[in-house]
Amino acid sequence: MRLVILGGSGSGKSTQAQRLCRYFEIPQISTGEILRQAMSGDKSLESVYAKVSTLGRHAQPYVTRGELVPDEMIIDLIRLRLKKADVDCGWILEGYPRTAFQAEELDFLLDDLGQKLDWAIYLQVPEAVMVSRSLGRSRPDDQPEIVHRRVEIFYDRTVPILEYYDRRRRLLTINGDQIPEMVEQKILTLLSIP
Ligand SMILES: Nc1ncnc2c1ncn2[C@@H]1O[C@H](COP(=O)(O)OP(=O)(O)O)[C@@H](O)[C@H]1O
Repeated sequence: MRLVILGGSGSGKSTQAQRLCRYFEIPQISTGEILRQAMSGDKSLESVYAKVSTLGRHAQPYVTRGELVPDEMIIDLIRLRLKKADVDCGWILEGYPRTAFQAEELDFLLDDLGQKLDWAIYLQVPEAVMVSRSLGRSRPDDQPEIVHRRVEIFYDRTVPILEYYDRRRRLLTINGDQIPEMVEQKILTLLSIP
């Protein structure tokens, strides 16, 4: 199974990605998590990304302000990650793609790898829910102005991707404003897994 999870900040992307990875027994690839690991100098990333400290240093000013890291940086990272053997049988991408350019690049990369995306799952939640859930967490980038900026960027840059996947008949939209168990069940039902 190869899935992309789309949604704004606080939409439940990482919660659902974790649950689905457990269900399908496939790796979760979270760009936000990789960037946070790189920023904290986590050496375990070196098996994928040789220049972890450079990545962390370059990403920091964007992540801390709630801005998107430049496309080239994140595309390189995904290219290296998807070439690792542990993702041969499937993966769940969370937090990527986030721009139309990233979505196109993912398609090119998958063509190169001879892989196909099964579904893009969009977790739809009202803006107020995104904000209140994000503010309820304790990440350093969960300060009110930074959260508002991430939400704004989500509408500007990520929402257009929904149409990209919809046109290709790859989009599943789920009401993310329910308890995690219900959201997961709904996703599995739409994937036709009882
Ligand atoms: N695909 C991406 N493209 C650009 N920047 C990204 C991407 N994924 C993550 N980031 C950076 O990491 C930050 C945190 O992302 P994430 O953990 O997905 O948080 P959230 O879903 O709460 O916005 C983003 O604000 C952005 O700076």
